[in-house]
Amino acid sequence: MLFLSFPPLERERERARTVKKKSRRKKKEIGEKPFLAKIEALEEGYLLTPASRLLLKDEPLSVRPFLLAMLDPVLTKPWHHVSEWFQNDDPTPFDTAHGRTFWDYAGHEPRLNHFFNDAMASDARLVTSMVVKDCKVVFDGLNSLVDVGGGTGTVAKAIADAFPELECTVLDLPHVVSDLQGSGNLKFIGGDMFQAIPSTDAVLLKWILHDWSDEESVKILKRCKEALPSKGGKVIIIDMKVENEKKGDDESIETQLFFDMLMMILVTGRERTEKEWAKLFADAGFSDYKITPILGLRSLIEVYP
Ligand SMILES: C[S@@+](CC[C@H](N)C(=O)[O-])C[C@H]1O[C@@H](n2cnc3c(N)ncnc32)[C@H](O)[C@@H]1O
Repeated sequence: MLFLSFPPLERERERARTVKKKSRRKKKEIGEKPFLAKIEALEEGYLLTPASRLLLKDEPLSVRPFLLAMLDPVLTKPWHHVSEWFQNDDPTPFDTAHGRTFWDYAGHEPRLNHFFNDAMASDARLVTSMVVKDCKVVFDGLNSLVDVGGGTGTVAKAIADAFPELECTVLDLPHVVSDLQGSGNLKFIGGDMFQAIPSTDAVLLKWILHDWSDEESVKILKRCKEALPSKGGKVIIIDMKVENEKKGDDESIETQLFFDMLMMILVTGRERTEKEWAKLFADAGFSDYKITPILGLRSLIEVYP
């Protein structure tokens, strides 16, 4: 039996050797061609889409740290506590899972503090590249800007570099900024935005108000208003504006819903429609606002005293 099965087996091996040889030859040929010709030479293949390139480690605008943060057990655990949270009085499922607020946890656990700040910085790089390039006019006529909750300063640094005449300050919690040194027209101060914001021509709030309830957001906006001159000042908000009607594709709607739930799970915040944003501004005593879409679902909102 063994002897009888040998010839077909040998034929199979020979066939495999030939295929291998051919594929080695083809690979060599393709290897010598320029990139586009390589793609054409391949009958089938896989390429990274522009969106998936953002997950590469070495991509300058990589948002890999953001994805990794979202998948960290500290941030995924609260999703498993939602039913328990529905039946208790904790402010968020994060509190139910970890026994304290997100911000308190970040203040006491350096690992969360670091990976969260890195995640925010990666998003900030992506968004700021658009803001500094396409929204220069937003910073016209300003002498000073305070980036409230500005994290480790990625946004403020890019703005300070792009507008050397503008005095930029990052205000964030002491555990975020205590080790950071400013330079030139950029400085860092530790503080609490619910208490006081230094006087300035403009306050920047990037991904801040969606972290907080309406009541808390109005308090923050009132502190911003106190910091601004009555004429010429403004708050610049970079955040999501949720669409009421189905204008976007299914993925955009899913993303909006995901962020809205994420804010409910981790912090006391939410995503808002234009009507909900307008109500916050009016409740905090502001007179007008202007919304400019900047990147994907993110908008830049200028709010005037
Ligand atoms: C979602 S992150 C946004 C960071 C940054 N603006 C960005 O978009 O990359 C929220 C920031 O608010 C800061 N924060 C939270 N509570 C604060 C408070 N009471 N006063 C000042 N900053 C606060 C956090 O430390 C964190 O850096």
